[in-house]
Amino acid sequence: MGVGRKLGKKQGAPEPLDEAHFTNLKRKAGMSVAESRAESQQYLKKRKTNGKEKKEKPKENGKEKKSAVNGKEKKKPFTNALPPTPMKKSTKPEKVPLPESDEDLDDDDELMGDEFDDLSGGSEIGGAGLGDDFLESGSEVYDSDDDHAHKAMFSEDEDESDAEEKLTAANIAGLTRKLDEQMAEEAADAEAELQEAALQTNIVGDRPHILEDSDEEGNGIKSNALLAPDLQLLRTRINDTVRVLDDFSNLAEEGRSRAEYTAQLIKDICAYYGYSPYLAEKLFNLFPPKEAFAFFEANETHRPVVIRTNTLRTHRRDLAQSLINRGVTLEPVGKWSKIGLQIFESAVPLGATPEYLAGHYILQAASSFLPVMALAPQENERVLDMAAAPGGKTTHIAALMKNTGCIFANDSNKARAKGLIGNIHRLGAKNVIVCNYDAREFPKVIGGFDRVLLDAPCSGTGVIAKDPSVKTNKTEKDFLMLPHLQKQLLLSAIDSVDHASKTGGYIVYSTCSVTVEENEQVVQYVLNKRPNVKLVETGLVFGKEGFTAYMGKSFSPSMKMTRRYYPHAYNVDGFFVSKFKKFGPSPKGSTGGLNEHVKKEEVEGDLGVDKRPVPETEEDGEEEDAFAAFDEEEDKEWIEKAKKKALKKKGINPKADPKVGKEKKEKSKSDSAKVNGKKRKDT
Ligand SMILES: C[S@@+](CC[C@H](N)C(=O)[O-])C[C@H]1O[C@@H](n2cnc3c(N)ncnc32)[C@H](O)[C@@H]1O
Repeated sequence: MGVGRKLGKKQGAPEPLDEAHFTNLKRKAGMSVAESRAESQQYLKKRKTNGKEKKEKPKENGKEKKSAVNGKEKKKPFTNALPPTPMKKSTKPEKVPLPESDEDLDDDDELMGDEFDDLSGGSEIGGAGLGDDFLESGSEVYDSDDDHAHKAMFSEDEDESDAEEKLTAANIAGLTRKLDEQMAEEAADAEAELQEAALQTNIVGDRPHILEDSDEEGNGIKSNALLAPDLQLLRTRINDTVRVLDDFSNLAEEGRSRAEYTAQLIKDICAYYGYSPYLAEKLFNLFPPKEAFAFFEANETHRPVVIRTNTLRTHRRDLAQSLINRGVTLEPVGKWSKIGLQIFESAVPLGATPEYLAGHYILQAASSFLPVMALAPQENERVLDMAAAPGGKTTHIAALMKNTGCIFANDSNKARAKGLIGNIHRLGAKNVIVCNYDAREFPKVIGGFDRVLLDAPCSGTGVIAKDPSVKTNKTEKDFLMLPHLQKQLLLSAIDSVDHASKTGGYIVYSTCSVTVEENEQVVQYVLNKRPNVKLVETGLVFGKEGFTAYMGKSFSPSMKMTRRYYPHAYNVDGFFVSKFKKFGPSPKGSTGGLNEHVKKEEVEGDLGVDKRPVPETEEDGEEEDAFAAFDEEEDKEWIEKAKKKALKKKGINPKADPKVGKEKKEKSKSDSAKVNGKKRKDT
């Protein structure tokens, strides 16, 4: 079974990756050992300042020795956000290999999702290490020294004074004590590493020399090789650069710009972690440098293994007890969920226990609970799960609805839809109709739903730990095509909801991606296109606010109500969750997003904020003018593009085609007339 992942460290000073990772990088780059050495020496030489060489920490058994600052070992209590760690083996039962996940189907669909919600090694979620904004009520970590904590363990779903509960608590007492000790030790290590790095800089009284010098002709800075030769060296340079960017005025070398350091840092990140430059930059830009480092680092380790109790069949406490009896070490996932259990160790394969086969639980990543919690389906409602396979969220919805009402679980991929049916049967969901449409066809297929969940196909940048191929196989094209599809799907989701629903009228849009293109930009797009919806609070107790501004773009202030989840901040998969309330009907004759062609600039995100007033009342919402009508011009543009593509395919330069050129000119004329007209209207 997966054992704990290491996230219980401070940001900015994570431990090095193991040497095998770097050996692979070197092999890929065809670099010889001698070359590696030479470059290593070169950088370390440069790190000498004022003739003094900075001392690297001595190593003990391959692990860095706890560093001493001023001769004293510096211990600092576990502090910021990053959760503690890992479970190392004690006298617990032997590990078994990770089973296949319920949500992990064989998939040739390149559109990722949390179909990757499977298993991984893990440490706790929702524990003391969670961010400050996690829970007001403080730490979730079960403290084995605290009797009260024992009692509280399963208190939310069951009554407390139960002998079984004590048993359960006792089961994990030893384990959690070890966790606490380990957390403290690692926090001290991380702090010491930071202190030492800072100390080195201070001792030498100089700025780290990171960037290459200009050549003799003054041709500017030669870039450092994409692959540095030595893992430790590369990491040291990343650390140094992050520190410089963090305290630029004091630590940057004279005449060097932030852009130069940033470019070097991104190169080093590509070499160290194996990202394409395109994706590394995109992800780097989401965070301040130090946090970006923590994000990349978190993607190198798996998230915890979590199971969701199927409350249609059992209670969490009973399930926990049964699994404990089978040699599973577990604890509740956190106060925010009454049904999640985090697995630390298991003597049995979790995908083959009698409880599993009887549908008492499903293996599901913790962040996958969140969209369904935000959807908050009610008993007897009609709910549409637009992209449902393999059914982790559908079956969760069924459980919350206590098998009442009706769920339409749709997926466009037939093979995956079969897996969905399997999970629905195993978990005993009886209120589900499975269908197999391109969800952009809704609401033509059927509409009038009380709630719709769109857990959209996405690039999977939130689940890189599960699928490292994302690091290199997502290209610019993906970040144009996916948002295009997501926008169409979300329009269909909105148009499929009954705004007059007595109990609902809600849409939840989620992805397991952290990019702005797939999240805020999609949300902003539909806010602009459908003024009959507005964002509302998700009701989730933790998560970072969505961006209201990003790289020169601004989004609606209400974007604050959307939620972002990051592996380094919460030890969960990267996720995005947003919730809309539909308060007016969709435009007459609207057919969802199928015919909605998204303009290039909208896909790329040159959106700005829609300044049009959002109608507050249903009557206002009925005004057809308020809606973006079908735009002939948009269509033209796409047709033009398709023509160009076809010409290119034939080996003809589209620019050489006079017809295309003429059309383009005419279009740009009409575009500028349109823009001028709009400007006049706006002012
Ligand atoms: C993120 S996964 C869904 C995971 C699922 N919600 C769960 O919790 O188990 C995205 C799904 O969207 C499906 N999909 C992709 N394009 C689609 C489309 N146009 N219409 C419907 N489903 C689509 C994929 O087959 C994939 O199963």
